[in-house]
Amino acid sequence: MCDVNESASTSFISLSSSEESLNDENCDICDNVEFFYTPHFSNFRLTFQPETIRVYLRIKNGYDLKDLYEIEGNTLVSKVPPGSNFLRNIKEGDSLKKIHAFTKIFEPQTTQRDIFNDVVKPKIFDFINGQNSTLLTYGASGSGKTFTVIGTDEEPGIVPRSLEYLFRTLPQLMSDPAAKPSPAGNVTLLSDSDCKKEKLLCRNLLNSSSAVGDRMQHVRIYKAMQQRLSSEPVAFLEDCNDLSIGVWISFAEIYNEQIYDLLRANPSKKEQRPRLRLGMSKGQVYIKNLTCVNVRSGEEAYQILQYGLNNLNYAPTRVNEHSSRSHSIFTIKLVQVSKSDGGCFVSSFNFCDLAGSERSKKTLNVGDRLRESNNINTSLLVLGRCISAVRNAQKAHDNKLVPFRESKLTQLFQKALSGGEDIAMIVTINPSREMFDESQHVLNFSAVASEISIETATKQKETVRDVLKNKTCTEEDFEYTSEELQNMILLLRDELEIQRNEYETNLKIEREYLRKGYEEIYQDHENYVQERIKFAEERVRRQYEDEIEAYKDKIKELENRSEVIELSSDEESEAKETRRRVTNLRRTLDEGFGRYRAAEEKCRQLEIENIQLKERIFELENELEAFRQHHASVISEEIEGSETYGENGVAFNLWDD
Ligand SMILES: Nc1ncnc2c1ncn2[C@@H]1O[C@H](COP(=O)(O)OP(=O)(O)OP(=O)(O)O)[C@@H](O)[C@H]1O
Repeated sequence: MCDVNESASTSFISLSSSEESLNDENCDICDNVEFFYTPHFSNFRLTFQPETIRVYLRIKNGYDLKDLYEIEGNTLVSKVPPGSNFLRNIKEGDSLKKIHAFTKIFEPQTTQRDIFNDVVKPKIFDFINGQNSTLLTYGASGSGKTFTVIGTDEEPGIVPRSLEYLFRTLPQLMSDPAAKPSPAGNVTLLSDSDCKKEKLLCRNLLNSSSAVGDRMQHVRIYKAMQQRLSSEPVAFLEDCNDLSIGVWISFAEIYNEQIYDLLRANPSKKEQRPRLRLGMSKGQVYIKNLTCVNVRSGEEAYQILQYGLNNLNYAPTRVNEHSSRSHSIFTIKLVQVSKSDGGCFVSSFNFCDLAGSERSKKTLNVGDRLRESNNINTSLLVLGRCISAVRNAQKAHDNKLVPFRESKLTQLFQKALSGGEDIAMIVTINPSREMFDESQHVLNFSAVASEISIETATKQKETVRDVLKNKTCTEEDFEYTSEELQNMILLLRDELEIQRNEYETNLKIEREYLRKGYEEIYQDHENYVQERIKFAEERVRRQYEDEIEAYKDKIKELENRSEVIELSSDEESEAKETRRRVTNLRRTLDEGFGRYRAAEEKCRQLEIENIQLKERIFELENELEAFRQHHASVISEEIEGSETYGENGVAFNLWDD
């Protein structure tokens, strides 16, 4: 059944005989020798393999597991610790253990090589056989998603390993590709001048990659990896002289719900990065106008990957100093054209490194980071809702609406997420106590995902003649069915709606940010003023403290002195006597003063009485005068009336003496 390449086998066996290197990850030699036979490309199968989404768990290295987790085969048992939010949902009598099953659990010590061999390698054969595959990494921020997908220089992740594996497996590639895949999933045959353009595009990117980083360093790193992987067994493809195979790569990111091309040079600071839109063709959603570069070696592909990574949005947060702020999608496309019968097909392999879910309380994000964080969490929430809706719909055998359109990510992977295409997930957790609650969310998500059934079918080949017919058509010129057009309208509407929502959300976030900013400024100012007051109080206090102290000393001194005085009895009796005399004098003075006051009062009263009496006298004098005058006039009238009023007849006056 197995057709084995003799020379490869010999060289491998001789290498694997080195005992020393058997357990050495750097040497990447396995004692379990496997050789794979890939069926001839022309024997395309059309088989349906119903199964559920494969969900792998990778536990981050460097933490002690045993207090919180136990691994029993492919099952993870989590022991809910005191203080966990999950305790709230656990009723009395319920177990404090949570159990999650996986396709496979990769323990902390698992190497990058193990992950690649177990998860990716089998998919690469299906990929070569024409199957589309998507691999998602899902987990909280800092749990090891990017480490798994990209890895480090010393420990390359699944993408660099896949590139190397693919180029080692594929036969000698033609220097000029025969056809180019379009983002919509079709192919366009390439003329000589088209080929030149494609080569130029690749060369430009390679040259630009030297401008943004040390190109030679990337080459060195890749060559070192190549060296380490050179003893790894690869599949042998038989009898493929008839085929023209081309490898194409693209790299996109979804940042703040906008799609960007990572293989396009970033514009100057003033200009905005062009945003890409989603399109739909034959029920498949794709990114319009996404750059697709033809690469002829793993080394070239790796340099272009690095170019894209350089354009990716990273930022430090409290939980990860190099945190991906976007979902990134690295795609390898394989275009196979049969020279004899014109048969051709395209298969694609998406490696999607999702941005990490994060709680702003933990990350302490503000401003841009908070906005990114909200967008990341929203799209992951939509992903979770879609997955759960698909699972429920599959269980109930109904066609309930799944909210794929609520985020770019779910729109793009709609087909795979609804079970129409091969998809697998690597969920990553950080097993520390601090991240327990986040890890439980991730594990619950993976439990739902693992229940989704997928039906994969390898494609039937198209014929080059069909392609040739469409040779002059551009992607935009396709004749769309009315259903496709309606879907496109829906997509555009959704995009508009999403943008509107995003705008409103951003506005809200900005407002909230500004409000918080002002509050902070106000609080800062308030604190500043309070501090100034305290400072001033302190200064005054200090200033008077000396004076107060001086007074205290004075008082003490006086007290001491009074004590001294008390000690002298003569002086004391003299003082007493003086005090007594003073008291008496004061009393006498007070009495005298009282008497003086009383006398003064009496005087004042007498003065008043005197004035009143004077007035009375004056009145009486007036009355007397009046009476006198009246009386005088009466007498004179009487004298005048009788000559003789006296006996002797002599007139007299009463008032005369
Ligand atoms: N299994 C592991 N072994 C050793 N180091 C690891 C492992 N997983 C992650 N790391 C290290 O932990 C740090 C954070 O990992 P990584 O950047 O992959 O997290 P992430 O999940 O992609 O986070 P984010 O969502 O914020 O981008 C990195 O320095 C990485 O090298």
